[in-house]
Amino acid sequence: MADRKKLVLVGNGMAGVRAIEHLIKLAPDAYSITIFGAEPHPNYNRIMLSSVLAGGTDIKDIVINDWDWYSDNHIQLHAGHTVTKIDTKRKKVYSQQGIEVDYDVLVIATGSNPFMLPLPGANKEGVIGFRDIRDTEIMQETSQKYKKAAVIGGGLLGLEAARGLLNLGMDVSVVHINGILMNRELDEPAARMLQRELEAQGMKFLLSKQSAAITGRRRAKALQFADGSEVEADLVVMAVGIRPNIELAKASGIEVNRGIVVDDFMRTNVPDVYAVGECAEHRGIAYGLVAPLYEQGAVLAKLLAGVETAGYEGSVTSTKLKVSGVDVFSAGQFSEGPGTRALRIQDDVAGTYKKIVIKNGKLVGAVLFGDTADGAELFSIMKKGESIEGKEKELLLGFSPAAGGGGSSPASRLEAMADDEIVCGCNGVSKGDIADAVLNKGCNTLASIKGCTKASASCGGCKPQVEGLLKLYAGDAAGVPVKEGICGCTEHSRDEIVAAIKEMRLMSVKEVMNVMEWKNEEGCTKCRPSLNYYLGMLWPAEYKDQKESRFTNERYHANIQKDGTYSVVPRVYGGVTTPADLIKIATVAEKYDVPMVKFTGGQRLDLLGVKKEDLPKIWEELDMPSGHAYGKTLRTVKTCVGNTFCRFGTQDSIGMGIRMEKAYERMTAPAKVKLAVSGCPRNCAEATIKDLGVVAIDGAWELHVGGNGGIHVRATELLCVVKTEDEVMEWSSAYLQYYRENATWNERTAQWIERVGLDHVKKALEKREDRLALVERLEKTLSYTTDPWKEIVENKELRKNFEQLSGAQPVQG
Ligand SMILES: Cc1cc2nc3c(=O)[nH]c(=O)nc-3n(C[C@H](O)[C@H](O)[C@H](O)COP(=O)(O)OP(=O)(O)OC[C@H]3O[C@@H](n4cnc5c(N)ncnc54)[C@H](O)[C@@H]3O)c2cc1C
Ligand SMILES: NC(=O)c1ccc[n+]([C@@H]2O[C@H](COP(=O)([O-])OP(=O)(O)OC[C@H]3O[C@@H](n4cnc5c(N)ncnc54)[C@H](O)[C@@H]3O)[C@@H](O)[C@H]2O)c1
Ligand code: SF4
Ligand code: FES
Repeated sequence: MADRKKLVLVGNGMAGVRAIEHLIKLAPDAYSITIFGAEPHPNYNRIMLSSVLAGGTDIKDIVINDWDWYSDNHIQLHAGHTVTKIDTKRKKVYSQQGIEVDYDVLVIATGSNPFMLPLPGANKEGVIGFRDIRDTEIMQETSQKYKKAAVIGGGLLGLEAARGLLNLGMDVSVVHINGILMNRELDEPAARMLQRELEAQGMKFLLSKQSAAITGRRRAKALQFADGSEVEADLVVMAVGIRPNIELAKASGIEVNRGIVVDDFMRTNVPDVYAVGECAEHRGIAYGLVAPLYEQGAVLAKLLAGVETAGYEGSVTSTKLKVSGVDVFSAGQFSEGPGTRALRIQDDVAGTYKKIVIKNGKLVGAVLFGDTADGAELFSIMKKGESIEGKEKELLLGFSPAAGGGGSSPASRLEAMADDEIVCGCNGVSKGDIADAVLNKGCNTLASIKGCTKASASCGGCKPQVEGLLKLYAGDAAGVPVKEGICGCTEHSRDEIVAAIKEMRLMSVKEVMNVMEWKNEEGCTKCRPSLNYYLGMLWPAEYKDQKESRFTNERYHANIQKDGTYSVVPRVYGGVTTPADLIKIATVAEKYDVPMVKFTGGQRLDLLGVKKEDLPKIWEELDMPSGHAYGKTLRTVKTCVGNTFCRFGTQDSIGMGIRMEKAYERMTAPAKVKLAVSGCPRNCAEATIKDLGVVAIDGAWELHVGGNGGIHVRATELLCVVKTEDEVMEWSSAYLQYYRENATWNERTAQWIERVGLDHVKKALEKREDRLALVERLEKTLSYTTDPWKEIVENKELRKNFEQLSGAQPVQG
């Protein structure tokens, strides 16, 4: 190590560490490396903070290089250390915590800071930017206590923040200074379509508004505007752009302008000092997206490794908004200017819009709304700068034959692409990397390529191209079928796994992984619980449930709350309770100081804030069955009053609902299952947004399936109309068992029916003998189930184990 040069990196973020990754590959023995990072985390994917906030991803899943990576590569990491001074003469850096390190080569990659509008009141509690893990946590925490949020800035970051806050249950107003959203990426028609779509999702907009002050005592209470109006806001998120973080460089005498000024090889004006990432300004531009920063990092790594390289010449950029349910893409020069021509196509019925901008016979910009499948292809054509003369209309109509277009075939385009061309800008993955994953590392599914290279793991914009390359290398030509594995640990699909478990009578998670040659021996949080479910579904009598493969809530038989306490929800069949049960609940709540007792949307009582150690005692004293308010099981059967009391009622909805709840109360399923029974078509139990909804009509019952009332609301579809309660049970059991046997783990009935189609389900259930066989299998399964609370309460060993389990590392869910 002694003859290695000393390299110090300031900034443990996306651009700097990416350059180091390259450097280590090119010249593993050339440098002894020290990294300073002001954040107390290993290097993580900042892009994915939007997904973390929206609830789709866990913080631990966005780590790019974990702690081990640093030690494995002999990198000295000072996480949580801010560098405060650089002495470029003595070649030393100094950290706030008093560490002093010599360098031969210094790389500055300090990123940007969010621009905080200097409004009166901007220093109040509840006013933040959206840049790092801490900001994300603050938003998550705030949403538990407060309900009103204002996001200033209707750009990419503001809209992604607003979507996340909506998912967290906040009432969100986006305040934008411009008259149209994403004015830096979209033209007016696309921006208006975007606004309509987001309004339908529940976002509110205050456009052309100039923020003037934040009011409130200690904490923000409202945001006031220059026109005198205001909006209530307990949380104000500023997303009005970023400023390169140049203070350290400036104070050290390094030349700065908007960013740290660098040449085509990322050299600053001071010898042996380089800058990459958002803090760097190259040919007058400081970029704010990862793709160009990764390109800069690649050039710097080659230079430092002594590998010949062309200089960095600047980048054309593209963006894709990461808000689920909305597809927006923008690239290059999206608005018309001198010497440009634009072609547009707008379909208000389908809700799609596409515009391409042409200059000197070349594609220079594009905006897509509603269908962004062509984005990656258009961007590739744009970057190559090839002539599109004579092909403009085809490009506008799209690449898919279904769209009526032709363009030049994407397959031949992919084939012609150079190996080092970047396909996934977010993760810096080239065509060559994907070829290597498919041809040499055995990846032949999108999931395994994602697992191996990270391509398509962030914004997803490159997915069509990654799929195209997968087909090119592993598809028809190679004779290997292209299929989707259930996760990055395996190439096997759900159906293959279920078939193998059946045929080979596999009986444990480990056995399945072993026989089916899992790439990752331990599996992951996706495959372990799904295998556990498939095994339990196929072998209800023989399979012993693997508690450690279940999510936290299912292991503790209670829902974990944000403060680490639990919630206890006893079963209340059909929402009908008794004075005796209410007394038991009240007594237990008082005895154990339960901070809150709340009615749930599923017509039962939730004891919130219960300490983990009190759980078995509370279950014992309640002496009521578990309501399974956690886990992938039957949750509730909501009922209306029905004909027992209601003058409109045509049937006994309460009786029907209780019968169903008693029958299915311990049924596990691929995902949670909610039922409802209404006594007449007025449908007070909201049966038509349930997984299975039963609605009484004159002399008969309608069975509705595949509904959902959550984030993606979906109305049910009518499965059948039957006359008797017994027939309701027969069809319901058959339908639920068919779903249990055929859906993918974690797939709600709504998604499942959308995927397979109602006709498929109807056909599977149309013959009585098939229905009865399904009913028999469900009944057999249910006959092996027991009440989990009772089991723990009555079994000393389990009770003890349960206590021990408390200390174990849970699978996050
Ligand atoms: C929520 C969100 C979503 C985004 N989504 C996208 C997207 O979809 N697509 C896209 O292309 N881009 C996206 N971006 C932008 C992208 O994350 C950035 O362009 C990228 O992270 C910049 O990388 P960087 O290394 O230059 O800076 P950073 O990743 O910010 O890293 C800089 C690091 O340096 C540290 N640091 C600063 N000063 C010091 C010091 N003096 N001493 C020690 N350490 C220091 C900082 O703490 C930071 O950890 C998003 C950004 C955010 C916040
Ligand atoms: N999906 C993605 O690619 C993605 C997602 C998030 C962030 N990012 C990047 O992160 C960086 C920060 O994002 P950003 O959205 O904050 O920056 P931005 O500069 O892209 O957008 C800021 C927006 O705020 C508006 N604005 C400016 N001053 C305002 C004011 N006083 N009141 C209301 N609105 C005002 C601007 O008109 C602009 O539309 C950017 O570089 C962005 O590209 C990218
Ligand atoms: S759904 Fe019909 S029967 Fe049930 S409460 Fe409403 S009106 Fe009465
Ligand atoms: S380009 Fe964003 S994930 Fe690939």
